[in-house]
Amino acid sequence: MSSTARPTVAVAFHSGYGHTAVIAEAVARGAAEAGAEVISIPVDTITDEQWAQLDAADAIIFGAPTYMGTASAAFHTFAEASSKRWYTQTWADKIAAGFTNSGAKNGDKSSTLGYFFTMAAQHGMHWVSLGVQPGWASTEGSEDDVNRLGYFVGAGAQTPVDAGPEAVHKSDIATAEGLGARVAQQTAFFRAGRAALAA
Ligand SMILES: Cc1cc2nc3c(=O)[nH]c(=O)nc-3n(C[C@H](O)[C@H](O)[C@H](O)COP(=O)(O)O)c2cc1C
Repeated sequence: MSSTARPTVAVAFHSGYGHTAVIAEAVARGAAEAGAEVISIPVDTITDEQWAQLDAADAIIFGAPTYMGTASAAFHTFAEASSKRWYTQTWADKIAAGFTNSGAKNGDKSSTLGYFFTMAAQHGMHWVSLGVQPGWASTEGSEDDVNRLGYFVGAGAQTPVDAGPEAVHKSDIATAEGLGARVAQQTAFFRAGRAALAA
């Protein structure tokens, strides 16, 4: 694990057409503003140096678009390559979280978030939920609410399939920033707890 005073949060993501990259940037921004040292790694071009950065991170936040009801194939390639870390449980006891973006309002994003959770559990990681009550869920709610799509497991975003990355919804960006901040905060708690128990 990192020996720096600030927790190190890595955002390991794939984005085929740039939409999920906007969410990844928001997650990274939220974590950085909450005090973490942040590393963003596009997993389809991951290098040996970046694998080492993941190994050294305190937390890894997984992100990918939902393609055909699961994470994109490029993310799955990364996940399969991470089996070398699974074998040695290199990532055990790190913090984990996840986010996804899709074309449909629902689009089976829960499958993708559930897949991230399962992958994290196989690595022996500790999952951090979104921690925000569902927005847009009452007569007074609106699509501008944080967590407008009502996910608990992680951050879910939706962008129309015929729109560019500039159309990523501001609520989804705010939700993603919140996930990054929560992971940074929870990771700091873990680090402080470990330090206190070791003292
Ligand atoms: C191969 C493929 C499969 C897709 N499957 C789904 C899907 O299962 N559910 C959904 O809502 N959107 C689906 N979409 C739409 C994407 O999730 C959506 O366009 C998303 O914004 C793409 O993110 P990206 O630009 O980061 O790749 C699919 C798109 C592609 C290209």
